[in-house]
Amino acid sequence: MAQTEKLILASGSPRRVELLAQAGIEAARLMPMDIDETPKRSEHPRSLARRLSTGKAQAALAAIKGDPAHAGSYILAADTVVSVGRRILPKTEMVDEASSALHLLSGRSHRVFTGVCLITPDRTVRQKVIDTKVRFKRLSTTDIEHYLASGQWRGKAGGYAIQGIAGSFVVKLVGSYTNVVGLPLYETLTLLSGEGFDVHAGWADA
Ligand SMILES: Cc1cn([C@H]2C[C@H](O)[C@@H](COP(=O)(O)OP(=O)(O)OP(=O)(O)O)O2)c(=O)[nH]c1=O
Repeated sequence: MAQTEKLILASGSPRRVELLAQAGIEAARLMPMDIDETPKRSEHPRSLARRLSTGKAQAALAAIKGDPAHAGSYILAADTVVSVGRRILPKTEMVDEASSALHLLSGRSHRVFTGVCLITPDRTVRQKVIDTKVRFKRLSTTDIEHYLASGQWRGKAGGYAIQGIAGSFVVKLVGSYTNVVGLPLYETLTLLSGEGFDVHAGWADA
């Protein structure tokens, strides 16, 4: 894929790589950043998404500091947070966490916030948080049991992945679908092109 500017994606999420590729953008380098993602006491989900996406981008910037190979690179990072009201749901690693999250999401609306942070070659930091409102059907015990057995909740904010089986739980979605999967494409490409990144350079080869 021909890409004029170099883009570092400060992420280990295969979803984010795939979403960028879907939009015709290939990251020159993937840099998963292991930062502390613990919410602060009574932190708003929007603030958490902002803080963590910026933290991942800043950590990647610190890691490439002084490396001439990355002097002209853009750095992109994101963080997705699911909340019911002000309650932040964890990125589920254990089955009981996923079970509680699904019981909470059943038959009601929740919000998905994705923070996107872009650091430009001149090291300007640009940040946005996008939110999507999602309403789930009422989940039966059988739905939840079988969904837990699928394992599709593992490592996902809020204990589900809309791009899989859980897409069938969605009664209504208001806002960006790709935001829920982990990277809001319209807003990310707008941010990149606004900072001089040629978003069209790889489209012929996408
Ligand atoms: C709600 C939802 C989340 N997710 C994923 C997106 C993110 O990968 C994950 C939320 O965790 P994040 O901490 O945002 O990202 P991550 O740790 O997976 O990756 P990174 O290296 O970029 O920090 O949940 C889905 O894939 N589908 C969904 O429907």
